[in-house]
Amino acid sequence: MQILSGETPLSAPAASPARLPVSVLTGFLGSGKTTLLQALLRNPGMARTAIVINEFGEVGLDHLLVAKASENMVLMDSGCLCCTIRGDLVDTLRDLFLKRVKGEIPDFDRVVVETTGLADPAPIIHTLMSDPLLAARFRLDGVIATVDAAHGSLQLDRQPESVKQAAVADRIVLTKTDVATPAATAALMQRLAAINPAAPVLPAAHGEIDPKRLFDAGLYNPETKSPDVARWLREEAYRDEQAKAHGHEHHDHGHGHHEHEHDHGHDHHHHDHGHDHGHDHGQDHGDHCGPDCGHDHHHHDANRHDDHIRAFCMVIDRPVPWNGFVDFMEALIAQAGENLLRVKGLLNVQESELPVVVHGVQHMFHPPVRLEDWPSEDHRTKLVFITRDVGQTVIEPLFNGLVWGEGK
Ligand SMILES: Nc1nc2c(ncn2[C@@H]2O[C@H](COP(=O)(O)OP(=O)(O)OP(=O)(O)O)[C@@H](O)[C@H]2O)c(=O)[nH]1
Repeated sequence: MQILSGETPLSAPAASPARLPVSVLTGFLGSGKTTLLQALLRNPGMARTAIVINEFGEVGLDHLLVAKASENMVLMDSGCLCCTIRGDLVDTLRDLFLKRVKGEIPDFDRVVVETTGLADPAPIIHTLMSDPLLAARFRLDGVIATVDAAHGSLQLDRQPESVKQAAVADRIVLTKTDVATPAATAALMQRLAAINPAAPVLPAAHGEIDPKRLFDAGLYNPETKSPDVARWLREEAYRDEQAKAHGHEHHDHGHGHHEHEHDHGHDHHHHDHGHDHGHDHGQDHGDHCGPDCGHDHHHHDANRHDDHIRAFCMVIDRPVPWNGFVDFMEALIAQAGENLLRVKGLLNVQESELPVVVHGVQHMFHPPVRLEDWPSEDHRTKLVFITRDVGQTVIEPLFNGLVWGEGK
């Protein structure tokens, strides 16, 4: 099937931080992408950054440009390169790389690709993950999503793209915090944390933010030049959000029970503990309910697109057979590929003493990477999921069936 099957963890190449990092900047129409870019480019640390912008975005950056380096490439006063996506992102990036090698354009060591506000960022992410020539020269560093603090809530309610942009992001920049009320900003931050627990939500009025907080969002820590799994996976953030959501549901249903909530936050994600609580929890409503189901979903507005988002973490105690895991991922992709917004995992596989990292967006997975060492004493497998309408009650039995042969 997809990239996963061709590779075994034992033959997987070691990840290399040497390729040029590419960040995808996404965010709803008018949410402040251009403003953020402009502010970032004023930062001397950003001088060696190539910017790939869509044709609609060109106007917004015009006043920064001092010269046109070629028909569709422009040199900016910060020393940055700018070119428009005309047609193919792959061609644009290859072209940039070749011109850089030939010395036809200033050297750069980072690329930011700005998407159009209405765009689904997933195809761009897939292009960066899967094109073999691009993959040799570039690596996806991360996805940055801008969300308008003043209008973001309404956009999340109404626009499925804006929910998806936030769900696939590694960093969320909350823009226009200068004009939003503190209460609205706080409520939106909470909502974003539920959609995407691991992504830091970073307030930035007028795009003012330290670039360091946005870039180097991948597995590799540029300072230590080694993988930083804890920072990348942040599975504890999913557990905290799950515990909160469960807390809300218990409260809503009138049986808030501290001991029980405590259990939820910890043990119940382990494989061996099963998942046989007799009542329904908020995160699983989507498996049974439509948007108009009439249930008291924990956000009270049944039409909100983000009520379809499920973010959760699975922790598995025993080493996992690699083939079983691939079977599970294949089945999950076949069943729910489009709705798997983000999957990340640190795996303890039976075939290897060393951990394997997996990372996917919808049906597309990066080649699995075998790390040189465990990041901590904790050698359990951890998988985090952000999905649309595919709850843990769907994924866990599928995992148990295909990995452990349960229920056969
Ligand atoms: N007050 C305030 N206005 C902002 C902020 N960020 C952006 N804006 C304004 O919001 C409008 C849209 O900002 P842009 O940066 O053009 O947004 P964009 O996401 O690039 O827009 P598109 O490319 O059209 O999708 C502009 O008028 C900006 O000046 C902010 O933090 N505070």
